[in-house]
Amino acid sequence: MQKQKPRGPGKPGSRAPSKPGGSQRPNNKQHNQKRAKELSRSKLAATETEIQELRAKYNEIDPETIKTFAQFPLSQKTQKALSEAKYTTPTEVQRLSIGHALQGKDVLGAAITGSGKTLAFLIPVLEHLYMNKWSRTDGVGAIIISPTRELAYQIFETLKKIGKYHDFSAGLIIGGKNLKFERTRMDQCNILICTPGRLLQHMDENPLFNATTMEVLVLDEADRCLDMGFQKTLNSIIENFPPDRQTLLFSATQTNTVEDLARLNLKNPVYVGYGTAKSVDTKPSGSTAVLALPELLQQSYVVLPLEEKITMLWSFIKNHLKQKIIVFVASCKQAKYLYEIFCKLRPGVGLLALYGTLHQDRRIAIYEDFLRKSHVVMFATDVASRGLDFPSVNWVLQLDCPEDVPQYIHRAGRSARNKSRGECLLVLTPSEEEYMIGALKEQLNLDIRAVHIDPKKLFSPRVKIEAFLAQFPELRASAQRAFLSYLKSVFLMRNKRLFNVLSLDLDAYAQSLGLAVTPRVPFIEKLKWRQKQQNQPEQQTNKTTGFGHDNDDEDGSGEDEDDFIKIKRRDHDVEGGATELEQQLGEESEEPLVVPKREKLVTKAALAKKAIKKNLQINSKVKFDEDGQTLADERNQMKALTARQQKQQQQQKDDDGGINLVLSKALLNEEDQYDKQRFRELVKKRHKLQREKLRKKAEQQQSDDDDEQNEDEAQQLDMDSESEQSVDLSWLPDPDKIYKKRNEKDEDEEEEEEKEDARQNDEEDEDDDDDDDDDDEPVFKKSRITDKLTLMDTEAIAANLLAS
Ligand SMILES: Nc1ncnc2c1ncn2[C@@H]1O[C@H](COP(=O)(O)OP(=O)(O)OP(=O)(O)O)[C@@H](O)[C@H]1O
Repeated sequence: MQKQKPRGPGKPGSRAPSKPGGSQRPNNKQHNQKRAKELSRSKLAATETEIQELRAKYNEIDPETIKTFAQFPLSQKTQKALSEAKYTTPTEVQRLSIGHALQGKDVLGAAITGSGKTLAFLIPVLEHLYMNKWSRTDGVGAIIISPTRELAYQIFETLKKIGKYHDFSAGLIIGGKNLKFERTRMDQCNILICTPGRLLQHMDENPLFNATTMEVLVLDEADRCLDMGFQKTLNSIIENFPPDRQTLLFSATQTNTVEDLARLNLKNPVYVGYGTAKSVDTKPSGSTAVLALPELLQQSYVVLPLEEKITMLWSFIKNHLKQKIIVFVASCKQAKYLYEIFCKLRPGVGLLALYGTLHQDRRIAIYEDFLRKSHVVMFATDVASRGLDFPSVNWVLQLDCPEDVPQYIHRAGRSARNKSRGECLLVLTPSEEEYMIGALKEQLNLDIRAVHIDPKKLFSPRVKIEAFLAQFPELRASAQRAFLSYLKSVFLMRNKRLFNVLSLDLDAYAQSLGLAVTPRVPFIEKLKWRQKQQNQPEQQTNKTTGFGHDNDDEDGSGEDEDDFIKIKRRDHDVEGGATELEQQLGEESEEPLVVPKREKLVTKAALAKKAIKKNLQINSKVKFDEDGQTLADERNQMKALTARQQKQQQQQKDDDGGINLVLSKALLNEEDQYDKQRFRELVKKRHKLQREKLRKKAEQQQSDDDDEQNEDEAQQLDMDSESEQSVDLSWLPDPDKIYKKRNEKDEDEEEEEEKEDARQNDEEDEDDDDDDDDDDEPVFKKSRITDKLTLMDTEAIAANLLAS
């Protein structure tokens, strides 16, 4: 940075003396603002000149002479991003279409899968907004519609890459995301990439969303967006768009039927990919684009009975462990089950599953996982069949037959993209072979190679699968769902010449999935019954179900096996269109489908329930006495009594509306009384215990004191004469007192006697305390007599007494 020279005060442009945190800031700010204004003015001027120059070149664009993107009159921002992303040479579809699109024409682009159609519409979108000086505040300028969420996400990622130097804001509006968040941001977006259902939801519910500013509309996979599944939704969306707009339609299997073009209000569209670019005047409406597949894609097919499919798939995966494979199946539940069971079987390669009923975040995570990995097998439904650009997919295995040739093309096109090599194997059942191979040969002019599998090279995982199913009930349930879901998908196929549900061996198919018992398939039972009733040749083409395939609607609505007749892609018809359509077609159908009443099975349990309901006495036993008189059965009587009581109680309850308040109150009172009484007793008991403790403590103290005293006495007693120790005469009455002849005794002796008396009295008192009911004569005394007096002593005493 350069240092500035100090200038004198007062001079224009002079600065105030530099004070830390002083008045320098406002001047700086003003200066910066001024600079920014100048810059933006000069930028605008440059942009303006660039725009003028570019616009002038638009009419000179000649697709035949263009070899690089740099030769296109594109803004510098776009050019820079393209070269950074290593896009230097345009592909054929880009070379042919970008010029027309830049000139503001409507374009119908058809080109083989993986030929770069995404850039063919994204570049014109960016350029249109740039040339019209679109800013953030101008609202939505372009809307790109994709039939699947993953494809919308992929387009968004590409847009981020090539539009990174532009100042436009872009939004990804797909189902399964936060609606509120989208709602608040949508009006600030200049480019919206969305799925039809979600876009219509915002149009209906979001007051902030305004599509009237929109100038460019793009339909990627246009034929899919315009087909029956999205018909109503798309019609409603188009109503909200301004009629004066540019429309770009791209697909590998393009539509250009008169109705579709009329619906979209196309003005002199340019056809790209139908040979040379032609205007609508030279291209008759109603014809279809040239259907083609990449040259580097090797295609083959194999014919197998339905029940052999899993064995074949297992063997195929085991033989291609170092490859990137997509396995297409007809329904979400099949994809789920295959993923679950193959995970258990552990083939030795990474496994993934992508289908519509998964949570959106999970779907995106799986999509990205598959993008990254080089050796992986992904089980997928047709959510992955259109537009997704997975690099270096070695194999596409179409395990279930596609609905038609366009679907075959889109599935196969996930491999051999952008001039890389790839292989596709189509698995057909014997009943599907003739029609499908015929259609492929006819429409694609394709000589598809038949492959014969050596049965010796097949490894059957059936025993293991059965073992897993026996061990894991949830896996068994998943297998059952997969079984029903496949049959339903076949049943709902529009092309009844290709798909015949009645020709399938259900038991064998169930066993191949590991199921020991074949699940019941109500709709096939009904179909068979109907056929039997009508006594007609096999006819399952009832018009109510003529909506074709796609068991796995793109936006992932679940399926219910018990639904007999259900319009697929119901979720695309936001305003209950499917139901209307259903009704309409229901009316058209020649004969309503009468469902037979099945004979109800009468089980023992049902009979018993019936008997109990009617209050019949079941299993009653009658006893007779010796005279033949009936005896009352006590057990039954007891039962009857209890039942009566219960009934009465129930009745009483019912009368009171479930609760007898008076009875409940009385019961509660009683409970309360009991609780109180119990509490009082507990308190008393505690007090008594406390008293006892105190008393014992006091006694203990007392006895300790007594012991001490006794010890003293004992010591004194030890000093007494031997005669006194041998015979204790203390119990005898004092002779002096009795005979009033008190002999002179030693003072020591008297004292001793007195002490002894006192001690004995104490002991008597103590004993009295212990047991009030004792005799007057203390027990202690008695024992002492018996212990210490011999027979001789007693005799002597008696003699003395008598003598006295
Ligand atoms: N000009 C280009 N130069 C190099 N690579 C390109 C060019 N244009 C596109 N690609 C690459 O080719 C691949 C396929 O492109 P894209 O997905 O747009 O094909 P697509 O025609 O839309 O396929 P699909 O029909 O399956 O939708 C992408 O990986 C893309 O990056």
